[in-house]
Amino acid sequence: MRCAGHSGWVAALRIAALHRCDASAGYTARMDVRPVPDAPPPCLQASGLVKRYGDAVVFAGVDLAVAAGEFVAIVGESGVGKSTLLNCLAGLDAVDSGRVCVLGRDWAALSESRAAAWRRTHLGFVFQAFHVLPHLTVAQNVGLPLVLLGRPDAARVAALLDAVGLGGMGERLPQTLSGGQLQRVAIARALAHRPRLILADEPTGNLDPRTATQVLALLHAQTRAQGAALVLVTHSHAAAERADRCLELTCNGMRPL
Ligand SMILES: Nc1ncnc2c1ncn2[C@@H]1O[C@H](COP(=O)(O)OP(=O)(O)OP(=O)(O)O)[C@@H](O)[C@H]1O
Repeated sequence: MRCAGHSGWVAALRIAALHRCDASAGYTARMDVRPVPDAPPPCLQASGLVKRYGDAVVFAGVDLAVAAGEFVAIVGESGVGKSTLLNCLAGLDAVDSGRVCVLGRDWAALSESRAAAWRRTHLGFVFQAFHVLPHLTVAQNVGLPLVLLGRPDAARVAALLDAVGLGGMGERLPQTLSGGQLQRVAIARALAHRPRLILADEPTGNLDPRTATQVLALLHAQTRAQGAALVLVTHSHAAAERADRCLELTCNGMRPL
């Protein structure tokens, strides 16, 4: 072992202090001490999920981990529980067993108000039935997540409306829009606050093929750019093909396709 000398020992003690470790074991060993960065938690981690309605088991044995920047499509027969699963992943519906963590937080461990705050900040949800608020204008609907977070941003809203092909329609009320236009409002709203996890339930179901392709590309590009994870429930082969992974939900769990 080589001799460190006085100045070497001083440096070793400084490095040891920096990393809060014991310098007495020797200079050479201390130079190898590096902080080990903690791996960030996946955006979404679900394990052992079981959901029942009364005695009827909707799904069981569902495991799913989705990393930042990843796009996962979930397909499955009608009625198998895809929408129910998305609601459970969002903490909007409780599972009967298993755990769902978003950015390392377990929904079951959060109080109702903390869960709501976590959802508001980190989650974007595109509902199958849109849930666009009828008394707010299109721009107000899209900007709602930003207002709720105390950071309204008219420029962001205008950019998103342009991106989903609704530029110039911001002042209209939802009842004057078509089903496909309402769906695009719902998509723009889910992206507004740059959430880390986006859950989308049939987001292209009401769109013509060309608009569906554009909207899907936008959803995909925005989630990538934001380092967000995207979980999309779909019956569309075209939508599923764009995904990094495609999984099929069955009553026994999830299987890769
Ligand atoms: N609140 C509820 N109470 C009782 N049963 C329910 C409830 N919500 C959903 N279900 C049932 O749970 C099952 C799964 O419904 P879900 O809507 O999640 O299916 P899905 O796969 O999304 O269907 P689709 O592809 O047709 O939209 C269905 O059998 C449905 O009838």
